[in-house]
Amino acid sequence: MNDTAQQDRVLIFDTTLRDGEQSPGATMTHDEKLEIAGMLDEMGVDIIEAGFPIASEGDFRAVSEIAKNAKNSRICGLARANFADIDRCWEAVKHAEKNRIHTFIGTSELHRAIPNLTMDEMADKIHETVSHARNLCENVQWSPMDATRTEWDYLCRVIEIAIKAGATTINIPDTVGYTAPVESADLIKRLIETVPGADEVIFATHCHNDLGMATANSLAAVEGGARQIECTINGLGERAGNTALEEVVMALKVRNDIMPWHTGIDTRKLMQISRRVATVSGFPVQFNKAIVGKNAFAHESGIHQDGMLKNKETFEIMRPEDVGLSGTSLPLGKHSGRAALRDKLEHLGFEVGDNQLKDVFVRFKDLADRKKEVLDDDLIALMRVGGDDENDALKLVSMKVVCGTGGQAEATVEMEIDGKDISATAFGDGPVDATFKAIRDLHPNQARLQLYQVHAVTEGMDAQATVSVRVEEDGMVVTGQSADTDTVVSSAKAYINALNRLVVRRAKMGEGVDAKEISYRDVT
Ligand SMILES: CC(=O)SCCNC(=O)CCNC(=O)[C@H](O)C(C)(C)COP(=O)(O)OP(=O)(O)OC[C@H]1O[C@@H](n2cnc3c(N)ncnc32)[C@H](O)[C@@H]1OP(=O)(O)O
Ligand SMILES: CC(C)C(=O)C(=O)O
Ligand SMILES: [Mg+2]
Repeated sequence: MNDTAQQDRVLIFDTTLRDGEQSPGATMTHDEKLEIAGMLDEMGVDIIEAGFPIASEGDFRAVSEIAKNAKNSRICGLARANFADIDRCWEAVKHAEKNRIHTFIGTSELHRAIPNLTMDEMADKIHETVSHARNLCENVQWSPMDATRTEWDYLCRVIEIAIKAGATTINIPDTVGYTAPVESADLIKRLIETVPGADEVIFATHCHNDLGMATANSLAAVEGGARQIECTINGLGERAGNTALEEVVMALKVRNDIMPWHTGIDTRKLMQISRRVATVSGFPVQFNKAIVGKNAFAHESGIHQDGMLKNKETFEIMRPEDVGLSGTSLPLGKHSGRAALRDKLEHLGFEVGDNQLKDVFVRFKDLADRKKEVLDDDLIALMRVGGDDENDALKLVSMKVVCGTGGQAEATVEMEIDGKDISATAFGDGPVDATFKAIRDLHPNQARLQLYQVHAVTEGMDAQATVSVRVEEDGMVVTGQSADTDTVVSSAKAYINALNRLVVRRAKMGEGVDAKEISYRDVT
């Protein structure tokens, strides 16, 4: 056997730069390929399929350069079953200390029809091309493309020819993602048992994900005796993609109890390379993608968050640190509960008692109903701004605003003032002006607006707006604040908040307290 004689070691053959790049639209630049190859090498990938050297001048240059830069990985190039492809491939990979020529031909009936070769003609071609490759390079991989749809007898025959011609790795591609786990394991097992010379080579598995079974099929192939998995970062590749490297590697690590094989991958580098490949290929990783998706280690629902805070193993089977994340994330949203809210507030530096938590939780749920995710800044705003006080003299009950390009804005505001519900409609230069006028109609006052400021707490269309309103009346200056996903509602609440503070100040002065001595705390 080449590369490794250890029966419990599975080689990782990464083809992100060849099969991965074949995804329509995933083309990477020369420098990006070099960078990804460097990361794969550093992560412990055993073999990097760096490209298809005859495909273009650019591919040839990239494979050659990657071969020159390689430190630990074996560098491989792809070649069709002809001398020109194989020669070109060798010219590129020969610079690497450890190199490989990977040559292939489609062996199923459907694929034999493409070059229009009979079974015998194809067998001869395989013999002469693998022999040619082996004369150039001591490490040769041969693939019967569409192996999983190739007639059993013919598959055994051509594999035997390739081994006799000098192939050191026999790769069994499930080119169109057709096989299923039981079949995948059985195919490799029977080939190893049947084909003469099979015990002298490494069998590899190369699965596509057309039916979403690539990872399962690859692991089953290992169960059957394969000792090389061909895969790509993020599962990039033709059509529905290839087997995802991060999935097979982590599956072997986490379930080593039932799959007793290991790889040489430093799993802590998985997240970093996944993000880089997503960026350079332009293929974003789906949020719920296993291992490297944004939500793979995130829990929003209250019951899960409570469980995670009590014991991480309740809802996580691997440590986020093992794939290169700093930790679990407990994003707050409409499904979250008090345990996670308290934990988050404590992390943000807010000590909250049970009563305060109860109050904040009500306002948090109200905000979460309107906002996809409640971010740290939203919570800070929620804590700083405070909620309605039961004792407030003025309360906003509801409001409706009509505004646009055709004339003045119209606001109808309903308020509870000293226990009574009253409403008023007013017009103004824009929705905020109309709203403030309606509030003034309901609660006549001489307060002069000194400052009106809007600040978006977070990014996005559903971001909260924090509004500050400073008013002055008879030398008393107070500031009201509010936060809401609706800027005009936030403005109304901030204005009413300021007016409530004035009411409190006036009342305190009536009790003989000097207005200047009333602290901020007294009026919140
Ligand atoms: C399952 C896989 O992933 S296979 C790899 C697929 N990857 C790629 O095709 C990407 C790189 N490919 C290319 O850049 C081009 O296809 C090239 C440069 C290789 C060839 O380009 P062209 O000469 O214009 O041929 P074209 O792509 O139109 O057709 C493919 C030719 O290769 C032949 N061919 C296909 N596979 C093989 C093979 N394994 N061995 C020998 N010949 C093959 C076809 O029969 C066809 O030959 P023909 O032109 O005599 O009919
Ligand atoms: C070239 C071969 C190995 C391939 O990518 C496939 O069959 O899917
Ligand atoms: Mg493929």
